[in-house]
Amino acid sequence: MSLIQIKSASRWFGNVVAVNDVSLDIGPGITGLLGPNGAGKSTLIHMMSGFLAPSSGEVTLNGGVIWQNEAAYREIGLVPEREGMYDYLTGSEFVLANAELHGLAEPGAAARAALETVEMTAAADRRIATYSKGMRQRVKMASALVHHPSVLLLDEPFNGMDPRQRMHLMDLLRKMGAQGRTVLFSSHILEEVEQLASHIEVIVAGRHAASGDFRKIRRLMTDRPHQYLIRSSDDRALAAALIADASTSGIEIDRSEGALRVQAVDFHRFAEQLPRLARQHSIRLLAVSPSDESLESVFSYLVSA
Ligand SMILES: Nc1ncnc2c1ncn2[C@@H]1O[C@H](COP(=O)(O)OP(=O)(O)OP(=O)(O)O)[C@@H](O)[C@H]1O
Repeated sequence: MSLIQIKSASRWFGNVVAVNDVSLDIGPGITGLLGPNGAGKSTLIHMMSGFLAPSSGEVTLNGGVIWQNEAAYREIGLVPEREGMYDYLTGSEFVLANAELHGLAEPGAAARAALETVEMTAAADRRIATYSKGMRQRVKMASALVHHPSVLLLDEPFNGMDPRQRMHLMDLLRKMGAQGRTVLFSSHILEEVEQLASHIEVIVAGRHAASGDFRKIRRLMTDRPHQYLIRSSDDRALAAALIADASTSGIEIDRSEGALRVQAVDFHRFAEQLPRLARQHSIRLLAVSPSDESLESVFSYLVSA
């Protein structure tokens, strides 16, 4: 059973702060690291895998600092996001190289077993240049697993995968989680994380924004204020009716859009009240659209919460 602890870790590149004073514990089972693009997920994963040193704070595995610690590297497998693979090698040569790098006693047998685990035996002797995106991902996975690490870190592993490949990888990760390994994967898609992770850590703009199970994170996201753009047959009358209702916390008349911008605090009540109030005042609703549904706006709400 392995525990990764991130203790007040920061990492900056010149004057860009990629990770800002993050403290987190990652234990056995599957953890999803959720955050928008550029949030600092890769930087955090690179610090956990011993690929990057923190600029301040520390990252430990079972109490020992990971950076420049060979014993820790033997326990950790990293599936990086980038495709910096050697296209001229075959899949099996690529995995074998990693087995040799780890100084395994029987690197050939270990490479074959890892390729078998990811169902790449049949294509193992083809050059990586001929592989599909999903096959490349599986070979990276075999390479990360070849030394039987107790910790597996995957950076955006589902990017570019088709649904079948995605299911296959999810099954594989579930098996590893069930074996008691510490598995962490990053994603910017909530639905992906929700299908797989029992525990979610959210990171936004380099900071740790939320932590908990899927239901808690979902609740944080849906309970936040929602903004809507509403067009109706009588915007002024609708604004007057809505502002008197507890579901609404703010209204602006947007003249350039010819619409109302409404801030709803109670999503369910608002969804019931809006059509009721419109009917009551004989107002026709012409368009109702959420104006801040991007994942980025949800994330930034979480950070400011
Ligand atoms: N080597 C580097 N040099 C300079 N800036 C960097 C470097 N690595 C990361 N950054 C910056 O740090 C911030 C966090 O990047 P990071 O790649 O960790 O985010 P991410 O959440 O993994 O995003 P993505 O999913 O887009 O890769 C970004 O602003 C990025 O531009």
